[in-house]
Amino acid sequence: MAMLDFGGTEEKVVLRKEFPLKKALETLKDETIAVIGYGVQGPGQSMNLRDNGFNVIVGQRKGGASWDKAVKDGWVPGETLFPIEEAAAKGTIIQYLLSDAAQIEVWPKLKPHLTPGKALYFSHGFGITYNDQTGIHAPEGVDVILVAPKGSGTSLRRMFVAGRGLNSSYAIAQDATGRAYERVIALGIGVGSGYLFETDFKREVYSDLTGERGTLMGAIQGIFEAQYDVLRSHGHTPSEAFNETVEELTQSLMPLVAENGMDWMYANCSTTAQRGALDWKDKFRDATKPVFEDLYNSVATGKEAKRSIDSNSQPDYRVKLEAELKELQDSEMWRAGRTVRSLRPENN
Ligand SMILES: NC(=O)c1ccc[n+]([C@@H]2O[C@H](COP(=O)([O-])OP(=O)(O)OC[C@H]3O[C@@H](n4cnc5c(N)ncnc54)[C@H](O)[C@@H]3O)[C@@H](O)[C@H]2O)c1
Ligand SMILES: CC(C)(O)[C@@H](O)C(=O)O
Ligand SMILES: [Mg+2]
Ligand SMILES: [Mg+2]
Repeated sequence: MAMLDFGGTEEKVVLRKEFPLKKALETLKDETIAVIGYGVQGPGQSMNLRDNGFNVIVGQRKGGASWDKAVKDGWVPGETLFPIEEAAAKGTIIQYLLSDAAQIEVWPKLKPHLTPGKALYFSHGFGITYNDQTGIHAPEGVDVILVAPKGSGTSLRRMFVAGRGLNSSYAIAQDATGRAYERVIALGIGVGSGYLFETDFKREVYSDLTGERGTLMGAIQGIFEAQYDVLRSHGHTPSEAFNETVEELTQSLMPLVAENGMDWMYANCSTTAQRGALDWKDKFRDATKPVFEDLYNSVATGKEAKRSIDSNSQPDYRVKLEAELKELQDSEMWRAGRTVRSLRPENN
């Protein structure tokens, strides 16, 4: 564990070189890791663990698209791929990677398999933090741990394959065996994390729900829409509006931010752009900060959790979700985006 300076605040983090893969493998050599759920995180985490040499099995509802995907990814029915309860019975570490709503539904069937000495692992603080709504109360004899990759399971896998790593947070809610720390860090390394930073279940879910509703997904689409619509309403073409709103950001400027920070990206733009961006950033901050405060409050009071649980438990949830996503897909901005992407030289 290292204490590092993050912009003036000292934080406890775990680096790969402090807890190398060899140590992680040694720590978990007698464990069977049962990854329950093969949606987005399930494939990323289970395949990274498998490729890293851990003893992994997958538990997934039989007969659906996710089961078929698992078979395609090399999991063998009856050997390394089982129905959920069978995998949970075999696992000494149970990685609960069903969707947050499905975790509630399946919990009564999973709980009997959480016998003393096992570990219950989450990638989200949701189920435990909002247990007044989820009903997820872990039995006393099990470790309750969390590794939350800070990104999509798709990126977790892609970055692992490319020899990179996605940063993750880790937390321990219950240390029944005295081994919770070594177990959680070994798993964090095993799933392909970059560095690991400490959190607790509540802070993880509050920050995660805020981030995805905010700058990572919700706010970014909202700002894209606002700027695109203003440009279009003033007579700019879709090509111009899309390039000036999205394409330039993802293809030119964000890679510079990723590489060396916002200051460096600013330094590589014109003095005209620098002046304008420095003048306008405070206006955008002040306009959006009350919205972020509202959002955080909605997360902290459990309103967002309730909305997510309620909407996910509607029988027509999938149909409605697909209709909303289709609306996004069919919007002029993202239709224009498809044409723009097809014109990238590497796609020709
Ligand atoms: N999606 C991500 O990349 C991501 C990133 C970080 C953390 N997380 C967290 O990881 C966990 C898993 O999320 P996900 O996005 O991979 O889940 P998901 O929505 O992709 O679903 C995972 C699995 O749940 C199964 N499932 C759904 N309803 C079910 C039911 N009623 N009974 C049995 N199985 C059912 C599906 O078949 C699927 O295989 C969640 O806690 C989530 O918050 C996800
Ligand atoms: C990938 C995200 C947005 O970070 C994750 O939190 C999720 O819920 O899918
Ligand atoms: Mg999330
Ligand atoms: Mg997240």
